[in-house]
Amino acid sequence: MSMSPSVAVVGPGAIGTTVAAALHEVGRTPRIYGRTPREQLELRVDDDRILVPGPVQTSPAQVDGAVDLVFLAVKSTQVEAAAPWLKALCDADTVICVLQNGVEQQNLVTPYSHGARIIPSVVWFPAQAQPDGSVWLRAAPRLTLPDTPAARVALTALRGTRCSVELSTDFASVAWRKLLQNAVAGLMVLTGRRSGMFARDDIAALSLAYLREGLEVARAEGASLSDEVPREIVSAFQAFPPDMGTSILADREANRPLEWSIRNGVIQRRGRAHGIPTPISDLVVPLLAAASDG
Ligand SMILES: NC(=O)C1=CN([C@@H]2O[C@H](COP(=O)(O)OP(=O)(O)OC[C@H]3O[C@@H](n4cnc5c(N)ncnc54)[C@H](OP(=O)(O)O)[C@@H]3O)[C@@H](O)[C@H]2O)C=CC1
Ligand SMILES: CC(C)(CO)C(=O)C(=O)O
Repeated sequence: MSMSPSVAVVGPGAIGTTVAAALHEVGRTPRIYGRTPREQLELRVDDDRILVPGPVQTSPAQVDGAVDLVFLAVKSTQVEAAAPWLKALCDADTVICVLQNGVEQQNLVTPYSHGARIIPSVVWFPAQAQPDGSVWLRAAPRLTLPDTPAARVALTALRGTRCSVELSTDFASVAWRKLLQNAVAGLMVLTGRRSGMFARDDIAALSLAYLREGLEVARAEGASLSDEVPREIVSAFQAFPPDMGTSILADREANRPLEWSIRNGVIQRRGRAHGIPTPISDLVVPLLAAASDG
């Protein structure tokens, strides 16, 4: 790999725009590939706006060869449709850093990877696509990656940018902790409400019970997480601004397909595989699936 890796962002939505802007700010403007044509990307951070020059290319035929690093930031429901981008951008020397929620990124992307190495990630920061196409970044961007040689390619690309990167030697535990946060955030879809709803005692109690169910599955999957995690996650939602949403709620509000399978279904699926009863998932998952597919 050259000193300055060639970098592509596929899926310049809320998360993709944030990473593209972080790279652009330090002079490492990535190539940008998406579905909706745009002349530039725009990230709102506090009172600042970062403009990332495009255009966003929308045809894989426009790609002129494999790159060193792809940040794949389409939704998990959009991976198959994004496969032609990976075909055009990847070879055995490419690293694909999957900027998605869930604990199944490796399995989901491998069929389309063309020999590239895949790094899953935990994306910690909230970002919201706005009606005018800009993205509102609502916290400092931060990623956790597994501590592997491939992850160092992404770490190097993002070094010195506003997007901080941590490497974890126990990535499964970190990823499952974030998964539990995402699972409980899914309850916002069922109420149509934002983080303010976690101030209710009944919602806090339901969330704790759901998180304890998920914690048992996470531990069966090898995650090392303390008994305090459910309470910590509920407390975090209670401390968020009451209008803080979640990407799955944004999708529901826009009537788009939901990432219910990778955020909530996975607890039920893996629970069944381990013989762990998941009564709350058994209620939540069909409701989310129906909210997604009608
Ligand atoms: N937003 C957030 O705060 C967080 C999101 N995440 C996770 O990050 C991942 C990305 O989420 P987010 O950024 O919110 O999603 P967005 O929907 O905002 O972004 C997805 C982007 O992918 C584009 N896209 C869709 N299909 C294709 C395709 N076939 N080829 C190329 N581009 C395509 C979309 O285009 P178009 O503009 O046409 O829709 C859009 O620009 C998800 O897994 C989410 O769960 C994790 C943490 C926080
Ligand atoms: C904002 C955050 C971090 C928490 O739910 C998220 O993962 C999402 O919106 O998908």
